[in-house]
Amino acid sequence: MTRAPLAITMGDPAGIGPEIVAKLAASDRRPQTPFIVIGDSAILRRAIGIVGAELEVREARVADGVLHFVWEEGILPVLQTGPSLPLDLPIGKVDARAGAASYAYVERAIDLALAGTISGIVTAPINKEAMRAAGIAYPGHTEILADRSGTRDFAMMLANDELRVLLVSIHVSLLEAIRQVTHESELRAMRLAKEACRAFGIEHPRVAVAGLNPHAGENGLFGGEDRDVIAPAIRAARGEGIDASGPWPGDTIFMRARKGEFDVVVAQYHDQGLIPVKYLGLDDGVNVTVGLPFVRTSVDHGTAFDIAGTGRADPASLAYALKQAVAMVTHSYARRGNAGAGASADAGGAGTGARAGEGAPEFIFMLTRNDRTVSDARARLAEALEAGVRHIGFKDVGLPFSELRTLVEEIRAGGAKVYLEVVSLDESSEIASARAAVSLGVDVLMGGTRPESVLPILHGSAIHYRPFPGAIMGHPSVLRGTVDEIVSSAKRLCAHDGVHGLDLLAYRFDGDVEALIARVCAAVDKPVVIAGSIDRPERIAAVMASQAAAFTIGTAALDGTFPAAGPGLIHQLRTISNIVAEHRNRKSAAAGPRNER
Ligand SMILES: NC(=O)c1ccc[n+]([C@@H]2O[C@H](COP(=O)([O-])OP(=O)(O)OC[C@H]3O[C@@H](n4cnc5c(N)ncnc54)[C@H](O)[C@@H]3O)[C@@H](O)[C@H]2O)c1
Ligand SMILES: N[C@H](C(=O)O)[C@H](O)COP(=O)(O)O
Repeated sequence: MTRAPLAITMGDPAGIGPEIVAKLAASDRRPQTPFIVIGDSAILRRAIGIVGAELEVREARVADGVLHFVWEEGILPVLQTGPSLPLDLPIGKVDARAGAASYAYVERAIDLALAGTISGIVTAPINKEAMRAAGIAYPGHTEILADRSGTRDFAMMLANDELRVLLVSIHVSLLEAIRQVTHESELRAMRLAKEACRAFGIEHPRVAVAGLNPHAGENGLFGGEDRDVIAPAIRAARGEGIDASGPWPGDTIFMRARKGEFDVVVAQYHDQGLIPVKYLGLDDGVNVTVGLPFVRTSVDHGTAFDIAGTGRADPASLAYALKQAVAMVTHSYARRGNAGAGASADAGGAGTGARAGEGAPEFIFMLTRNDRTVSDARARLAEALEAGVRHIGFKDVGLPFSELRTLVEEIRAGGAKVYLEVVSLDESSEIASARAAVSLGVDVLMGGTRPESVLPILHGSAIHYRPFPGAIMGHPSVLRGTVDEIVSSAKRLCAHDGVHGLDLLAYRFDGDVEALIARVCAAVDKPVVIAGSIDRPERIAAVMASQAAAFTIGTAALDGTFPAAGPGLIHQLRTISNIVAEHRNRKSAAAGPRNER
């Protein structure tokens, strides 16, 4: 299926919108995914001149519900909307003509999105005073989009690499925001927070709700809303299966979320939620409207009249908003159109909850070679997602932490579960890895051998923990000990409540591997992942025939070791998935009909 292009609305013609669009289109941050601009060609040419870009504006047009435009480097496709604006339109000033035009661009984008002519909308900033001067009463994009698409339940969410924050109320006075703290609005916000996280690929998000009053009211001491309204709504949300918690004091909730304790924060009003996000900088921030029938993302900054016309505006937030829109559109297509590949994993990842022996093993692709995360992990990740893999892991060695954070975001944006495997051998490195797992907010922490040191760090997080049984040596790691010793170690580990399963380095064991797998799986009633050196179809077949819950492959797929229909990682991963599917079908045929859950 060919996907419709995205559209960027140009924003207020007197603001920095046209300049950041021009800068982005001319830069190496221009995405591969096609987009058009809904705006004014003359103003965009003026902006191109201001920023000194090498770009030609080329007209786009809609005929019979289809967009016709040229997508080539050096060309900016623009859907002229409304009459051309005069080139002497003042820059950096409130102007009713600019306000009216910016509204018209958004209106047109909504119509095209509802018709399916574009796949989503990315908005450059509008100026609310200019819109008001034009007689338009909406306080912002969010309200226009919701109203004109007939959406009743919607919310504003701001997100960057470290935080996701969804607001209970948006563009209203503080007094009105307090009035809007009701059971219904709280519950709606939590539902939408869960929905938003799912659009980012987090199927079972941990939703934290901020209190309204200082210290979340301190049990009624500083106001009753937290105890009497917000807390009962959280209980109701939990009753609906939302993993909600709070109300947490607003002054520390964001710090905790940033460390990975929560996936999303529900903030009670605009500035409570937006200050922490914007304080981290405007570069990697995106504003998402949740609940709409189409994807909408936006820059997280305004029209910046103080620098408009100087060419100094930074297009980073626009690039990020566009990237997020691409990820969300891709994910929603995967969910709707490719049930197999996009089907969500259980909470906690492959094999979660399955006792050893139930179901058929899942495949986890590791972005690692010889126990190190590969330097081109992000490029390989894109291929893995394209191949339909939805369980993806890496090690905490090989890439700097900041890049691992980006990797985690991209794995999630692709709708996959995130696995971190610890291969460092000493205790302090293992502790550091556990902290990294919490900070990164991975779904599953695999490896390591010291639950007594790791469990206190994971306490309170939703991370599933699967340490290595047996003695682990060297790098790349090998598994040492006798089968009996490894089985005893497996039992000891699984006696801990916080250990959810095991990571068995079976093919790094110098003995009878199949006997080892069988004995360990039989000895514990928690899921066992078979990891390390699965490098040929026979080994996959052996794992598929076992009682294991999942298995990992990294090096062999990256090195093209499996016999595949063509070169490259995508063919490797498809081959592995096909082998898995074939064995799974055989297994379920042999088991006969069973109840679907
Ligand atoms: N998405 C939107 O449409 C959106 C978002 C926020 C604010 N607004 C509107 O924008 C107008 C101005 O708002 P404001 O002054 O509060 O905030 P603003 O974000 O426009 O400006 C705040 C500060 O950040 C700087 N800044 C903003 N974006 C920048 C960029 N890309 N590169 C470099 N510096 C940048 C500005 O120069 C200014 O110093 C208001 O009408 C507001 O309602 C619109
Ligand atoms: N509250 C938003 C912010 O500060 O970033 C801004 O006003 C944009 O809102 P809309 O996306 O609704 O225009």
